[in-house]
Amino acid sequence: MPIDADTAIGADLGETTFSWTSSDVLLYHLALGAGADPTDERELRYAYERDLRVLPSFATVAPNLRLFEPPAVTFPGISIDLAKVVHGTQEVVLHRPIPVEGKATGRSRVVDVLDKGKAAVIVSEIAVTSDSGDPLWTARSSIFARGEGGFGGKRGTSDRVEPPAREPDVVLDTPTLPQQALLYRLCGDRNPLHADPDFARSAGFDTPILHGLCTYGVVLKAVTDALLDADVRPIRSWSAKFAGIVLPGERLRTRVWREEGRLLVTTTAPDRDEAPVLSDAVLTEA
Ligand SMILES: CCCCCCC[C@@H](O)CC(=O)SCCNC(=O)CCNC(=O)[C@H](O)C(C)(C)COP(=O)(O)OP(=O)(O)OC[C@H]1O[C@@H](n2cnc3c(N)ncnc32)[C@H](O)[C@@H]1OP(=O)(O)O
Repeated sequence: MPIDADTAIGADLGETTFSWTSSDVLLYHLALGAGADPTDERELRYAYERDLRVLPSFATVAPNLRLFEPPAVTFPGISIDLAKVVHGTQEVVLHRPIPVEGKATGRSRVVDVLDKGKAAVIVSEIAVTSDSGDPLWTARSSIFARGEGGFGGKRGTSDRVEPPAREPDVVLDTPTLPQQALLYRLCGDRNPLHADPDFARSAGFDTPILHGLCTYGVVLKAVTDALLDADVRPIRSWSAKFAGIVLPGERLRTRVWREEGRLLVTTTAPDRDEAPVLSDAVLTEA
């Protein structure tokens, strides 16, 4: 079905109410590789309930924790085969720190639908408030639907965040586990692209690839640990573009440039000729 952008853009996707416990937060952090050194007090802030702190990227899984089916790419005016879709970009803006347990309501809408010729980019947003009515976070995502462009929509602008020309202030190498995607899917993203070799091949990949949002969390944690002394509390927002795939088990190399009030970040796969993984990534502090 061709995309009907007039119907899709601005469509109200309704409200969902969801809740989470400290167990969900612990599982999420473990699925990002937290706790690899259980003797490190700083790791225990992610992996043990005493002094538990919630990584802001938990916002991306909290509404979906109890989903057990693959996601459907259907919005008003849009219906796309899941095998054609990859995650394009992600932004989370926190309005206050995420509590270790809670109940919240998210209201979602389609923000924009862009026609890139060879692909469509669908941008959606969820605004989340606590059950006492306080704004908790706003998360904006885009998905890149290969072969779905050409529907006559606008192309949109490309606002790039280029890192400075100087050498990065910090370079971080972070491992991922071969079973990382199999763990991460338990946080509510059961897309078979990340687990099923046949589905991955049908989507044009040699093997299952890692969830973009897993990389998003792994890199946020690595940057938080190295530059914010493993303290999530100052983080106000984290945004990134998924510039290339990650294979579960491969190393990630993250370069960080400090700027006033923000960190600029890029991530590559050093064992695949520094293939880009994340670009345009920015962490801002409150
Ligand atoms: C409702 C629920 C739905 C389910 C959601 C899915 C949930 C998850 O399970 C799915 C996943 O996690 S998939 C894994 C994570 N994502 C990825 O691995 C994608 C990695 N990126 C790529 O492969 C390429 O960059 C690629 C393929 C994205 C683009 O590469 P190219 O085709 O070479 O594109 P390029 O020629 O560079 O650019 C064309 C135009 O598109 C814009 N663009 C590029 N990358 C983008 C991206 N990542 N996000 C958004 N837009 C992007 C470019 O800016 C360009 O537009 P313009 O010419 O106007 O500047």
